Amino acid sequence: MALASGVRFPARALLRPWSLLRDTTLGRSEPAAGGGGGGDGARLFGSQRVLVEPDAASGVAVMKFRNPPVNSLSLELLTELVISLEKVENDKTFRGVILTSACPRVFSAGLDLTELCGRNPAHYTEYWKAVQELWLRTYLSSLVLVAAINGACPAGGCIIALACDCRVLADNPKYHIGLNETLLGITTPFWLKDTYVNTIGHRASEQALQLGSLFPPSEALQVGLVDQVVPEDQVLSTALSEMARWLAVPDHARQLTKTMMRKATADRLLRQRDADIQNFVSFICRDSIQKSLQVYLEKLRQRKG
Ligand SMILES: CC/C=C\C/C=C\CCC/C=C/CC(=O)SCCNC(=O)CCNC(=O)[C@H](O)C(C)(C)COP(=O)(O)OP(=O)(O)OC[C@H]1O[C@@H](n2cnc3c(N)ncnc32)[C@H](O)[C@@H]1OP(=O)(O)O
Repeated sequence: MALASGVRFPARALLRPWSLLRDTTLGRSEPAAGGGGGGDGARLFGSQRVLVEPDAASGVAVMKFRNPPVNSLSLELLTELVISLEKVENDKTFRGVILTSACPRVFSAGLDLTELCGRNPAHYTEYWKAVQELWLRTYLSSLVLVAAINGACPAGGCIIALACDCRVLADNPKYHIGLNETLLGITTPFWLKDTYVNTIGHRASEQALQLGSLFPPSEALQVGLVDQVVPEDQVLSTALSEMARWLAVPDHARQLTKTMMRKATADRLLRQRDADIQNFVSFICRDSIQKSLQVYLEKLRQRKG
């Protein structure tokens, strides 16, 4: 599928992009901001793994990840998120999107480790393109994006939140947020490191990235990783209030300012997308990296039992 940033999508999506967007139960979803969820609009924007509750009156759509159990970012979820965002972005009714989770206790567990283990280079190439695409589309979105973080938010989950304009985190000590890649034996690509530095500063990033720190809410607020920490049942309403504050600013001035602030960071990736993919593929294919990831995944699975 041809997207602005030039990414190619999985063969099935290229052949029948909307095949990824079937099976929606959106018509039965709970009302969105302003009560507009559930109508034909919801059907139009949503998909199997991405619930969209559009409210035309406020110009805000609530987009919920629904990839149980932990919203890991599979190729399918990444693809559906990009398509849903593109559709909302192309509909001039909408000026803002709230990103949140439909899965209890987890915003997103980050990249799907089963996509990173035991696959072939062609798969890793396709997968990393999709990761880049989601980041570019969210980071450069002309819409206001607010993350309503209603659960754990490690690694790739944090990356999505960081691409938003504003982050509201539920005050639950189990809901950690941060980039913990080093603990998996992998590194953070430069463009995500840049985003971290832009958000919490160089020294804090240097420490947090090397240590793989996952911050509980109070510390995440202190370091500037999130903008508000609120009781769990107030995350969505606070995100809506934040959205109203951002939407009070004229779009053109806000958008130009956002571009001015973010362009250099995005351009660094855009200039070397292919090289970044090659780096990633050769890195992830190393035996030592595969081993680290498999050990980590196995620990996760055992922890449960
Ligand atoms: C040269 C350099 C070039 C490029 C750079 C190179 C590499 C870059 C790599 C890029 C960056 C990667 C970032 C990532 O996102 S990696 C993913 C990191 N994620 C994590 O560490 C989170 C792991 N998960 C958890 O901590 C917990 O699951 C969580 C707190 C989210 C929820 O806990 P809960 O107790 O509710 O659930 P669990 O019982 O732990 O999990 C349920 C099942 O889900 C499976 N699971 C969990 N996370 C993942 C995941 N990320 N991917 C796949 N599967 C996952 C877990 O194993 C359980 O499965 P079952 O046991 O039920 O089979």
